[in-house]
Amino acid sequence: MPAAEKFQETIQAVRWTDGAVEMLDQRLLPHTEAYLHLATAAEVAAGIRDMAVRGAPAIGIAAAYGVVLAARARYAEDPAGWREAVAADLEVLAAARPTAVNLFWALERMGRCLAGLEGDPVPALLDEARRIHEEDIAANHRMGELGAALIEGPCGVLTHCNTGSLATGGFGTALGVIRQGFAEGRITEVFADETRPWLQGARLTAWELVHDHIPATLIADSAAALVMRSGKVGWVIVGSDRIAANGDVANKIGTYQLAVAARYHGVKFMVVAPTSTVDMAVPDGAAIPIETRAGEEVASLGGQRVAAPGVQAWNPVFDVTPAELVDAIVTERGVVRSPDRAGMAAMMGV
Ligand SMILES: CSC[C@H]1O[C@H](OP(=O)(O)O)[C@H](O)[C@@H]1O
Repeated sequence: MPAAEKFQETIQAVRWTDGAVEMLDQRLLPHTEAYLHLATAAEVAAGIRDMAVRGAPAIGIAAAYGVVLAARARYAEDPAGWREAVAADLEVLAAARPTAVNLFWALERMGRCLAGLEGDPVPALLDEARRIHEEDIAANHRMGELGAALIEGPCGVLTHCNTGSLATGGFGTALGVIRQGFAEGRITEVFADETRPWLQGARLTAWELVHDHIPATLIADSAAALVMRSGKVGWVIVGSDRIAANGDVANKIGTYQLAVAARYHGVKFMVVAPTSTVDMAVPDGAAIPIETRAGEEVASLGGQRVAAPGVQAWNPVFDVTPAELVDAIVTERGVVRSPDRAGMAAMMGV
């Protein structure tokens, strides 16, 4: 397929355009492609909170551009005292969502950049935000190579949620491995979980796979174990929002049960995430903050309430998969097989 037709060459989750942040509103996909044009850090924070943009690396990249917007506004207001005001804007961005550590990683990196700046901070901060964006894309291609090499294949794979260009700077983490594995003939077909309640799989992953002409079958989340039992998949390949120091993995709700079923059925389990998703300050998965969103997201479908009136709904949107159920963690720095604390520390160089 000519490069220009590839998904990541035509669609970006978030980008800096003409002095503003353009954020593809993923709540409307795949049937409507509309970009939000955001001029303030508060608007970027709202876009993250309300999941116009989602996906751990994409959230971090959006926040980085949000810091540029904040610094530009605050420096214009007060060229002498802008730093204090920007610190408050960074707090607003940090409060947008709690689980994806990429958000906090990006804010800390942008904070280190602005600390040493004199005069107008915007050019240097914009360069740093663009580096974060470009480094993420490069990391995804490297992880694609490393992860695909683990798949002897040819085989089918199963994936959960969306980990493609829409969740990152471009190409994707787990979906990047799938793109690379398909290109190398190691992967023959993809089973994509719909990923209730927000339907990242049905709406976003399916859209990316169909666009790139990768054979994809959409399944209900509850059909995943049956697919594994059928022998049609050799690997489950997922992303992550935060990986603890011992290799425990926080990811979209439903990932944990996929790992249990995979182990039971002898299907290998791969987690693909850049090192900006690894949080060595968190000792294990129990310490990872898990976001719980409004129960109405579970009780509704397509914006219409389908659940019985009066019933309560519980909506944790992430869960933690213990490291012992993970066969490999793939980052841009390398692969940790059967991850544990020692393996994670060695890969992270700490
Ligand atoms: C490439 S990380 C994508 C990661 O983010 C998703 O969560 P959400 O859509 O709520 O931001 C999911 O956990 C994916 O694995």
